[in-house]
Amino acid sequence: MENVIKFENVSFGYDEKPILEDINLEIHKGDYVGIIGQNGAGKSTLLKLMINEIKSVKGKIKIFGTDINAFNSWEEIGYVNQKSNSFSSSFPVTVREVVAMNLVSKIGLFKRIKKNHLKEVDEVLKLVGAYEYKDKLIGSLSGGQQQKVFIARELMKSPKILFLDEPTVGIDINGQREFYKLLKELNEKLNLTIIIVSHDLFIVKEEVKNLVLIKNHNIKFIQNAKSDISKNMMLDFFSN
Ligand SMILES: Nc1ncnc2c1ncn2[C@@H]1O[C@H](COP(=O)(O)OP(=O)(O)OP(=O)(O)O)[C@@H](O)[C@H]1O
Repeated sequence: MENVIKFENVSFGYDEKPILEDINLEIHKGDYVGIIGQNGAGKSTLLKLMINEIKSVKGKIKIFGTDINAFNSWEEIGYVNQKSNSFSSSFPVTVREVVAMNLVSKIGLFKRIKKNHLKEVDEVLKLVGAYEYKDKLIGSLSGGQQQKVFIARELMKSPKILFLDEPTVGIDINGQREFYKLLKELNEKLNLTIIIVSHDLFIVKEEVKNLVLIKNHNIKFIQNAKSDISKNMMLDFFSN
């Protein structure tokens, strides 16, 4: 199985404060991983290490077998965070235009957008179930609809991994359900590797395939989220 991300004895702290200590972790192609932990446990920190936004103080991180500091195909990595859906309702950009922004990474900054490129935008909008509002202003959509559009924008890159950091914050329960349904389809149909940070263990464990639990600067990898997480593990997880 192709190794997508590998952590070897990785430690990280902000200033003197340790956050993650001696982490070992392997994520493979087609995995759908939920990163779970209480507030301040280090979920976003773990994700930021994976996208090289911060650098480990000890250990080694590899992405597709390459040292993360030498990796140079970041245009093939998708990333959606909770702040993606904060456009004001008058922001003068349509859904189609938001998704077309990532055509630039495909065709270059100074090349003309052709008809077949726009067809690709529409295909991706159909895939995420956002085609019906393609001509609406992005800020006029609900949070859940906007997040689908941001996923569509990332899919224009044909990403090899999709990272999401708390993407459903502020989205109502129906919007969340639809959003997770989309992620599941992308994982199953495209075999897309998905890594999602959430503080909501109860929702996420029903949706993902694998879990990374963070507690006391350490992680526990659970291969099969639905069957391998016991009641005791949950109680332990929520105790201090
Ligand atoms: N840039 C920073 N400088 C210093 N400390 C930081 C920085 N970013 C995060 N921290 C601290 O590191 C710890 C882990 O933060 P992180 O954001 O990774 O946690 P989290 O599990 O994602 O939390 P939450 O669920 O609250 O978003 C927290 O105590 C946080 O205050």
